[in-house]
Formats: sequence, C-alpha cells, structure tokens
Amino acid sequence: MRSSHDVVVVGAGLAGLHAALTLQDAGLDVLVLEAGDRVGGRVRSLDGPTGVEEAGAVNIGDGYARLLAHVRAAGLEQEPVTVSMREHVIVAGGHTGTPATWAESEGNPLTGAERALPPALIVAGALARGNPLTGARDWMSPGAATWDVPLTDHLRSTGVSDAAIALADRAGTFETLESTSALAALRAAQRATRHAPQTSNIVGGNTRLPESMAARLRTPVRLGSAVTAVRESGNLMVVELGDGERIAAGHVVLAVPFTSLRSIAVEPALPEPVARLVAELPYPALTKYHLVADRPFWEEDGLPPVMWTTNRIQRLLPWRLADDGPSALAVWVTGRDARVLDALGEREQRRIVLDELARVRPATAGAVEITRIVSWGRDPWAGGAWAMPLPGQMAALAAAVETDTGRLQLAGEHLSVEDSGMEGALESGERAAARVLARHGLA
Ligand SMILES: Cc1cc2nc3c(=O)[nH]c(=O)nc-3n(C[C@H](O)[C@H](O)[C@H](O)COP(=O)(O)OP(=O)(O)OC[C@H]3O[C@@H](n4cnc5c(N)ncnc54)[C@H](O)[C@@H]3O)c2cc1C
Repeated sequence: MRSSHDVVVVGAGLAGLHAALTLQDAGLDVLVLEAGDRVGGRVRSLDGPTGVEEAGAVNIGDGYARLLAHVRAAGLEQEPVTVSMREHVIVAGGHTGTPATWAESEGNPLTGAERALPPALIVAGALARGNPLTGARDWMSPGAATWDVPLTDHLRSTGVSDAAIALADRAGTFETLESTSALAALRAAQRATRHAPQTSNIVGGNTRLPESMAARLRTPVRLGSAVTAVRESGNLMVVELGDGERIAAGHVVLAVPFTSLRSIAVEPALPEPVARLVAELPYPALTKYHLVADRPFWEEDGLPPVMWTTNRIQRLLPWRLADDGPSALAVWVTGRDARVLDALGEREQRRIVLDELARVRPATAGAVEITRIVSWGRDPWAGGAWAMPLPGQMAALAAAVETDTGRLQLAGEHLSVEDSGMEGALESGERAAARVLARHGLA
C-alpha cells in the first residue's frame, strides 16, 4: 500500500473539492484523486477564438451562497450573463420567426391561448403555475410522491394539450418529458425561484473557481488517477486505481456521477435503495457545438441570434456577440438527438450541424464555423449532463440523500437537497464532509 490518509476524496469536481477543503480546514489529511487531466469536472472553460467559453456550467445564481463564498475567498471577479431566451427565433412547422409571428403562423399546430406561447416556455410556464412545492425540502416529504409521475401526466393535469407537449418535447434540457419525473421538474422550478434572475460568470472562465479551490489543498490533487474499486478492510477503506495501486484511508468520499460510480466496485455493497439508484439514475446526453460567427448574421436577417428549433440541432445560444468582429455561439443538443449525433464521425456531425443551421437560418451560411465539439454523453467521467430522475425514482433519491453510508460517503450534484447545479454539488460535498467529521468527533 503506497500511502494512507484520513480521507480520500474521489473526483475533483466542485462536490469533491468542497468536501476536501471542508475536511482539510477541520484538520484532516485529505487526498483528492481525479481520473481526468484537469480539475473541475462539469465546470470546464475553453479558450475560444473570441476568448474564454464555457463548455459545462455557465450560470452562477445570485443565491449560490457557498459558491460565492469560494469566489470571494479566491478573489475572483464576476461578470453578468446577459443571454436569455426572452427574445428568440422559433423554428418549427416551416416557420422561422419570432414568437409574435409564431402566434399567427400556419405551422403552429396549437389552438387557443397556447398559440401565443413560445414552445421553449411551455414546460417552464406549466411548472411555474401553482407549483405544489414551496419549500426547498418539500420534494422529500412522503406526500410529494403524488407528483413522482411522468412529467407528461403532470403537464396534462395542468391543462397543457398533447400537441403542446409533443412540441415542447423536441428541444430542451430533458431526455424526454415522458421519462422525466414531474417531481424532479417541479423541484428544479422551485429551486429556480429562490435565485434572483440575474446570473454571472467568473471573469477568465468558471474553471478558475475549481482551480483556485484545488490550489488551497495541502496535498495536490492527483490527476490521471481513475479509481476502480473501494473496499472496506478492517478499520480502513482501500481505494484501488486502474494501474493496481492501492491507497488506504479512514474514510472515502465518492464525489463522482452515478454513471461513473457504476464502474467502481464497492465493498460492502451500498445499501438498497441507494445501490439500485446508482445503477438506474439517468443522465441525458448533451452535445455542444461551439461556433464562431465571423459576421453578425442576425443583423442580416433581422432576427434574434437565439434559436429554439424542432430540428435535430435543437437550440442555438449565443455566448459573446459582437457587431464588428467575431462572435461566439453554441448549438445545444440534448437526449436522443445528441446520442444519434454522438455516434457519427466528427466530420459528419460538423456537416449536419452547419447544413441544418444554413437550411433554417440562411444568413448563417458561410458565416459560422464549428470550433469545438463537447459531448458530455461521451465524456467517460461524466456520462451525461446531469442527473434527471425517472418517474418513481424520487423517494429512492431522498433515501440516498438521507442514508449515512458510513466510511464511504457519496457526493455530487445528483445528491443535492436544496439547490441544483454547481451550488447543489457544493451542498452535497458539505453534507458528506459533515458526516465524516461527525465520525471523527470533529463536527
Ligand atoms: C453543459 C452543462 C451546462 C451546465 N450549466 C450549469 C449552469 O449554468 N449552472 C449550474 O449551476 N450548473 C450547471 N451545470 C451543472 C454543473 O456543471 C454540475 O452540477 C456540477 O459542476 C457538478 O459537480 P460535481 O462535483 O457533482 O460533478 P463533476 O463536476 O462531474 O465532478 C466529478 C469529478 O469526478 C471525476 N471522476 C469521475 N469518475 C472518476 C473515477 N472513477 N475516479 C476518479 N475521478 C473520477 C470526474 O472526472 C470529475 O472531475 C451544467 C452542466 C453541464 C454539463
């Protein structure tokens, strides 16, 4: 056995780094093992032709208290995010235009008041109407099981038509509306109401945050260290790496997505229903095509650059727009469309994305180029964008959050109670660290 530590944290995403710093600050000796060649996990900033671009987490909510404390501690600066879906182009049923023209369009399959509703806002609007969840922990109460049904059922019960559901299902952040728990979606909507609408990024790239957290660790993060097994042995946990190296620890925090945990042997096995959730919790595929536009094509056709489409390219979101120089944008594709594209060669993907853009938005022809393709579904250490519980999985998720798994603690955004995304990851790391500290009598 090469080394021994009070705690080994597996995964240098925000959850793992926050857990590690909390444990270190309490006086424990902590080693963080990271499979990849960088820290940050799903926070990943890229150098693009117009400056830094975010391939992973983008928006920092004003209410992200833990995250903002790290930002302040590291002396990092923030800049406001200005992109919103409020002004966007709808491409559907042969229509390419604004929400105003969509309401009158022959391609609009909806009737009555739904005709005026942009498809991108159908689900969000229905979730906001009379959300039964008012408190951050309401989703964990036994009564909440009533809403742990397919999101499609819930949408119908709030008066959304089948035609509107079919339309909304074409593009968004869910795998499909049918395979998503309505309770998970209501929880996300409830969480969103607690954060002011203004969001920010970190100047120089969001990755500077996990990098600054890692820099505070006394023992540097070990990169390129994929963990393959964690086994209890007497009073210790033994962590095994892919190359056969073994590291002993009093406690282990596994701060990796369940997609990745599936390939880590854990002994003794995690208790039910946690083990089943590890095996089954879905993570939708999400592939981003980062684009550079060498001229403002939106000025040529007079339409907003943001686009929501029923095509396989799904959504076009701007990152940095300039009237007199290159701009950065990205096509976001989720779910089945992303998996189909992921299965193709890179050249074929580029051709399809650029052809589809040019077809629905002729002004983009010759104006945009793909600079990077980032597939979260194919990322070996992410296996998808974020956890998105199936109908019927929320009680098991609540149990997984509440189960103290002893010397082996789990963390990651998927195990958050009150917040989602980056702040949820920090929250889960804090809980795992608190349980370890309680066992050390340091809580
Ligand atoms: C495209 C995209 C956009 C997003 N936008 C936002 C947003 O705007 N706002 C927001 O708040 N959140 C956003 N998120 C979500 C946010 O990025 C995540 O919730 C958060 O970063 C997850 O942190 P984590 O520590 O739980 O997991 P991760 O960041 O995934 O960290 C897990 C780490 O474990 C490592 N690992 C995995 N397996 C092993 C192994 N076997 N051995 C060792 N190491 C391993 C991984 O390499 C990784 O570094 C977005 C995510 C994506 C993908």
